[in-house]
Amino acid sequence: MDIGTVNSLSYEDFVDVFGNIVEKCPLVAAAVWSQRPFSNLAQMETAVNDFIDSLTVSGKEGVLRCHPCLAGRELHSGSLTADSREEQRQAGLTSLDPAEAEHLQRLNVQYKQRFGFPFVICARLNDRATIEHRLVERLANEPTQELRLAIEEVKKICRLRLQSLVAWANKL
Ligand SMILES: NC(=O)N[C@H]1NC(=O)NC1=O
Repeated sequence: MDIGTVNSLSYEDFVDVFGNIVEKCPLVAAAVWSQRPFSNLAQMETAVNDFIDSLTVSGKEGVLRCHPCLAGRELHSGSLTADSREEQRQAGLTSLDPAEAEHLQRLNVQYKQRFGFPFVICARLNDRATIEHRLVERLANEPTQELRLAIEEVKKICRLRLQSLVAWANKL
């Protein structure tokens, strides 16, 4: 899919295609649709990032809360989005042994209690060891710093999802 095709999508098709570039937040795609035409994909990504940056603190926390916990309840109940499932699979989180899964779950609970939103990290740029390491490290952050870091991870996830979507559509 080239940028001309992206620019020509109706609002409905645009949100159908790009509605999950930020996990369970189709509002992001809905908000940037009216900023077309984009000169290239990077400009679309900038529009998305600017929109996320423009959110209030509670808006950003809301975006984070739309993410499932890594290796959490949704993974086990099969209710993850296809994007999230594939990302967690690539990071090795779908094949944890019970002790690893329990350890990660304990850390996730601690993190959520401390910050009020789930731990978010770009799974495709990490593996199970770095995810656990970063989770322990980030637990020590101040809330303001942690919100900023977590939102940067949302942007990394978004960038890779956008790239995958466009690469996928190019093969059609
Ligand atoms: N909690 C969390 O980080 N979830 C996300 N990370 C990722 O790469 N995909 C997700 O769903």
